[in-house]
Amino acid sequence: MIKIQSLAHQYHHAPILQFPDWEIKDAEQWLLLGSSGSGKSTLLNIIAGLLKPQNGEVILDGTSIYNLSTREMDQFRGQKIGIVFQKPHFIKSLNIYDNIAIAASLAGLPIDAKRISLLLETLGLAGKAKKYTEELSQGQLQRASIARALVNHPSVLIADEPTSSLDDENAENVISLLTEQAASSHASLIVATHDNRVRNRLSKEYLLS
Ligand SMILES: Nc1ncnc2c1ncn2[C@@H]1O[C@H](COP(=O)(O)OP(=O)(O)OP(=O)(O)O)[C@@H](O)[C@H]1O
Repeated sequence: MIKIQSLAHQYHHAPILQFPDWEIKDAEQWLLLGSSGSGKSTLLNIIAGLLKPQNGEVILDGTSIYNLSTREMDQFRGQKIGIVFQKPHFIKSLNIYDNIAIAASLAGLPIDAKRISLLLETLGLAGKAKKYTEELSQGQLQRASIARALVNHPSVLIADEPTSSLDDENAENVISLLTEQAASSHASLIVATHDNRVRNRLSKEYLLS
């Protein structure tokens, strides 16, 4: 379960961004909506432990995450939070399997080769484990980034505009995989989007104005 309480953030000389309190129960699936500049990415970064807010708390599975030390936070994030960005970022010198495996190592977890193979298979990438990122299409890379986000069995899966650079078929595929995989891992899912193809696919909405 995630709770955000009294959250507010201000970038240098910019207006204060305030975020209504929000409680996300285990396995719930939420859309994060709001016009451009309303603070969606800022909020996702705060929930993901990547941006310390000036005010308020993020409580994930009972832990107030900004009370953790930097080292504790890095491990906590790696173990509890899976992140899918608009454009996937991978280490070019590693193949797809190793890019996913390193997410486990960085979180201080053992590498589970069976889990990685199963994820790649489920995400339609069974033959791509030994390929390098430049050998994959955008849709395949986005699916690989979902595998990486899920490898450590996170409690929450966060996706920031995951379909905006994809064509209809790949967008449909990626949103289905996100919702199915979150459900089968019993993870909470938060998807920030402008994409109308995604809007009718998740039942709950949190709106920033
Ligand atoms: N690093 C930064 N420094 C200063 N201002 C920033 C920074 N990042 C975001 N902002 C400002 O904070 C506000 C919220 O930005 P944010 O990217 O969170 O909005 P968003 O809802 O995700 O927008 P979009 O839908 O266009 O991606 C905007 O006014 C933006 O210009």
